[in-house]
Amino acid sequence: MIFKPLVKVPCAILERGGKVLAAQRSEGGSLALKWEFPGGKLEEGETEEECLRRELQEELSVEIAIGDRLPVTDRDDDTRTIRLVPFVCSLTSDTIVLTEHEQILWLTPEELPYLDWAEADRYVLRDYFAYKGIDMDSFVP
Ligand SMILES: Nc1nc2c([nH]c(=O)n2[C@H]2C[C@H](O)[C@@H](COP(=O)(O)OP(=O)(O)OP(=O)(O)O)O2)c(=O)[nH]1
Repeated sequence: MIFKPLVKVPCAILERGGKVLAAQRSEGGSLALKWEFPGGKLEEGETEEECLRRELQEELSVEIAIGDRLPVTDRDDDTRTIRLVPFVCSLTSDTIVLTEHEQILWLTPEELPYLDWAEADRYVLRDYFAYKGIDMDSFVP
């Protein structure tokens, strides 16, 4: 078996007024124009929560309250295993300023599956629906 480095990526499922924030990755980089939850790679010496606060400040210029940690999802590419670590979060600051993403949308849970998500996020969505007690199969075609 080939050993691949494990890269932890804390990400935020930001809730506000019954909606959830989805963010579209920019055109240039990896997973271009795919939708994701804001967050990013854990740096040396950081806790998952510290990483999440730093990334949300860098990417959206917001402060957050961090709630429940959902199950992790692993995705292998050629060189590494990406481990998504989702946290249910809320905003504690008002204004969002995008610095990296193409766009963001606030969507109801039912609308979320219709975006073109990064592959691993399909599993994150499923776990989030289970957490909310929403039956995904009742509305996803
Ligand atoms: N933040 C975030 N990253 C995700 C999600 N789903 C998913 O596959 N990823 C991947 C994309 C990136 O490869 C990695 C997060 O790294 P990053 O946010 O620092 O993005 P990046 O473009 O600098 O990363 P890279 O692929 O160029 O190394 O995890 C998600 O929902 N949120």
